[in-house]
Amino acid sequence: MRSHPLVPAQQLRQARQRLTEQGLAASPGVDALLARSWQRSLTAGLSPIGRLHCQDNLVGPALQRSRALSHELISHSEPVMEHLFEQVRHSHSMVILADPQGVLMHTRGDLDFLSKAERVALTCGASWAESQRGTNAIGTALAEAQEVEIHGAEHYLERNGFLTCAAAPIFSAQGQLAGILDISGEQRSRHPHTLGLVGTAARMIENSLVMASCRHQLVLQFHAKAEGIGSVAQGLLAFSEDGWLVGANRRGLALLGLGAVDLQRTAWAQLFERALQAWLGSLRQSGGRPLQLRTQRGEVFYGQLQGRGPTVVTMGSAPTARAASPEPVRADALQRLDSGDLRWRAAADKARRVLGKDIPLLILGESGVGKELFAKALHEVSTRRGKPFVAVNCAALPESLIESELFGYAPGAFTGARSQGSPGRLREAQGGTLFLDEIGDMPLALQTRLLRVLQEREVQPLGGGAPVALDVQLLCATHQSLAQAVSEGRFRADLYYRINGLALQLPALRERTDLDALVDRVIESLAPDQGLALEPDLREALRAYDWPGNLRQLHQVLRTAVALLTPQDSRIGWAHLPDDLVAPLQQRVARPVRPAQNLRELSQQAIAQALENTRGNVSAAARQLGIARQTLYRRLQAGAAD
Ligand SMILES: Nc1ncnc2c1ncn2[C@@H]1O[C@H](COP(=O)(O)OP(=O)(O)OP(=O)(O)O)[C@@H](O)[C@H]1O
Repeated sequence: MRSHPLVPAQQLRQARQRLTEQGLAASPGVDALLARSWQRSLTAGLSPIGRLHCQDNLVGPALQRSRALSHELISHSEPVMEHLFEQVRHSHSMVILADPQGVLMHTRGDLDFLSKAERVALTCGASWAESQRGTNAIGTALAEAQEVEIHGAEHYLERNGFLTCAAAPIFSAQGQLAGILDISGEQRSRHPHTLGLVGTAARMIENSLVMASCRHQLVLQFHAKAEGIGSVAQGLLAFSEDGWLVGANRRGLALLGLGAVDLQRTAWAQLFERALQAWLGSLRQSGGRPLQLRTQRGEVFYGQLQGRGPTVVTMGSAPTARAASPEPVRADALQRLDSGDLRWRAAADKARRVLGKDIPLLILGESGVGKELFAKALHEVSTRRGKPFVAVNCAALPESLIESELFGYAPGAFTGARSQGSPGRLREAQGGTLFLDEIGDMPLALQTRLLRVLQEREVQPLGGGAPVALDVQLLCATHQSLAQAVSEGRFRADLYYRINGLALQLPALRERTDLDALVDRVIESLAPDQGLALEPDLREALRAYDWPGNLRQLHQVLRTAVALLTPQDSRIGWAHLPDDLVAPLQQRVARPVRPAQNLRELSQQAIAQALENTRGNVSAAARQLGIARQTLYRRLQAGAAD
């Protein structure tokens, strides 16, 4: 920025003399920027004095064409210029917007000054490029791509010596010069703060342009203080769906030590410690509040997302929908659980499609994969939210009580019963959702009763009383193979088909591809806004581990780790783990793996890993590898023949 101490009048007079008489640009007291600009003006063949020979002003269709090309710039600038004009009104000044060629596109000024300005062609359609009018704030700011103030006789052309002008460049999201904002006035109206005012206004326009042009991208607004977000001093970075930096304002680049050359070639992961997915997940949970972001260089900022809602963005896969409004969209309960695993997401999508269609859902998965949380989320996104969600753990109830617990009983139905009777859990769920967890553990006799209730859609309380019509969404869950239980005679086949309107398999944690995001998300939920990170080798160990207890185990491990942190710790490391987990974790990481020598070996290694992860379950391994089961068999046979 050039807001220089003005060249003392006498030195300036002498310098101008050397300029006009000897054609010399450099003189004592003339700073480098001014000398460069005078030199460019000389080289353009302009004479500082006498008649001006420059191109005609653009008028009519030619001006309209130029204005159309700068339509975005003009429309985002007009409101800011209006505001700026209010600040300088009655100071013999005008506010000017020029396009990247230096042609004036829009002006707003005091009437008394406008007529003088007309005389020197400070009017729409005139070019104020240096090549046309020599040193002037607009042309010189364009040539130097920085804020510039040109006062009085510093103007190259003598005829412009009555002016004082301050100009600032406006850059596009791609780092190109999009235009110049300028305040010009009579020399006597100079104010030392004018350049600062113009610079700030130019950045406001720039931010507005970046936001508009990147509206289909993820736009990160960030600042060292949460309160700085939304201010003119905020950094803006736009990322593509797959995490590449595709646009920015100058402030955003400067805060991260980047330049425009880094656009299109810098990934989120090179800039920030936490993975984009994980950070988006935390943001979703924060309800749009700014969250901490630690850069790879160790600085801490606060960030918030603008543009396409964080709920609909997924790394590496197409967005499921585009938000119609630029405001962040609040995630629903199911989206809040989604941390990027495609199998989990497929189950959630299927469930969403059948909700409200009176189809019972059977949620399958190992213990601790989050079946109950999934069921609760389904209830929350269904039209039955607001009505009861009643969960019954069929394995935890004493067999003698399941019946009364589920179906209720009439007053005095049995010894020890409450005198007023009980409606039973089924009826408590009336209008809402009934979640029967561990349904595979239900005794056979009760299965028969439950089947009757489901078929007849009414409950008959124990000990008599009128049957009551039942209106519930039925969700059942089990970690067992019900098909096997049926074949072994432990589970009624007819009940199995009745509760299995749609089976949804939730993946085990070791099969999930979003462990990093899950870990970050759990940490964020346990210690909100603390920006806690994980030691990289520990993260790797968590990835390699089997997690027999699934999400329940992971959650507990991280909960303990967070509790063990001292106030000085900002990273979770090995020291924060329970002792009995350290050995198995280290064992998994230490296992030597010889790097694959070629594609065939690489593929065999991936297959072996998938089979190990799934404990030899070929169907699950094929799913994990993203290939058909038959293909996996073929590869295994080919591998055996090698
Ligand atoms: N998406 C998740 N994010 C973080 N923690 C989770 C998530 N899902 C589950 N958990 C953790 O795992 C625990 C077990 O979840 P949940 O009870 O839903 O699993 P489940 O599959 O129903 O287990 P079980 O079969 O043993 O009943 C939760 O209490 C929570 O601590």
